[in-house]
Amino acid sequence: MKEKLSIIKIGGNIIEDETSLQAFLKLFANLEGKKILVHGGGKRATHIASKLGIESQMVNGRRITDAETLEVITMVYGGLVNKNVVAKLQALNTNAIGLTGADINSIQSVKRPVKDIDFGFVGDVESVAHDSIDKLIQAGFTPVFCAISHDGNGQLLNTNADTITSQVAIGMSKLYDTSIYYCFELNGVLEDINDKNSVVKHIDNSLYQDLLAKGIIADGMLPKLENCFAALKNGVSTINMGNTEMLTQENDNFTKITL
Ligand SMILES: Nc1ncnc2c1ncn2[C@@H]1O[C@H](COP(=O)(O)OP(=O)(O)O)[C@@H](O)[C@H]1O
Ligand SMILES: CC(=O)N[C@@H](CCC(=O)OP(=O)(O)O)C(=O)O
Repeated sequence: MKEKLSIIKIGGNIIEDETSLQAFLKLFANLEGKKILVHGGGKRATHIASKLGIESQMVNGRRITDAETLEVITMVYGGLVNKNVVAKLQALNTNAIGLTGADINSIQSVKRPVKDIDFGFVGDVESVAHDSIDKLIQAGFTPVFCAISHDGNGQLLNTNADTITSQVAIGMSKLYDTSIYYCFELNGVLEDINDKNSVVKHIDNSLYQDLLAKGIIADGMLPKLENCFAALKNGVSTINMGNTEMLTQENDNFTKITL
């Protein structure tokens, strides 16, 4: 039997709220077993871009990334957010190492081909160096990934943090029994976005199609669920989605995704 590995993702709203972030990092630091953290930071990037007079444009939950925007996201995800998260984890006695996909060649991607929309410098993940990432884990380090990959030819590419999460989990599932926890500010996937208690506790592929058709799944939830099904079809064992309290095991009010 393979050893367990947890891949946990936190989104922009948690990162923006110092209290939520600190509470999450404490839970993460205390989590038993081998683990990887992936963080977003889309909200902070939008905020800092706007201060620089750069307008942000999202299509289907993904950022149109021109050359200027790529500079901003590199500074915000790879620098500001990643290094602060790593420093806070160090303060909690977790020996974290912050990474983009270029570091140790961990995540290679290709620039998304232009079809109806030109996303600019956005990468679709092609390969994850699971053996190299495992060397860090085996050495006792906790990898902390931001939402940046590279193309192997010197180009950094913006890559949705939910995609980084599912692709790293798929890669690591060659070595481990992997579970993904998508932590965000809501209690899970909601039947009614205005009712925080309307958590859909279990989503399988057929309910997913139904929720999509009804327009219940929108915005940032689109890439999240798309990534969940890709991960489950490619070796990931379990996926849960909800607020950070779901890591405590005392809370069962979250969404479980299965095929
Ligand atoms: N049915 C739904 N249930 C929950 N959230 C939804 C739903 N449909 C759309 N969303 C939106 O998806 C967002 C989560 O995606 P995203 O913004 O990418 O989160 P994060 O970056 O925090 O991980 C929620 O804040 C919510 O606005
Ligand atoms: C291509 C693309 O959309 N990249 C995302 C990466 C950050 C992210 O995913 O952050 P959250 O998890 O906080 O939303 C973006 O720039 O917004």
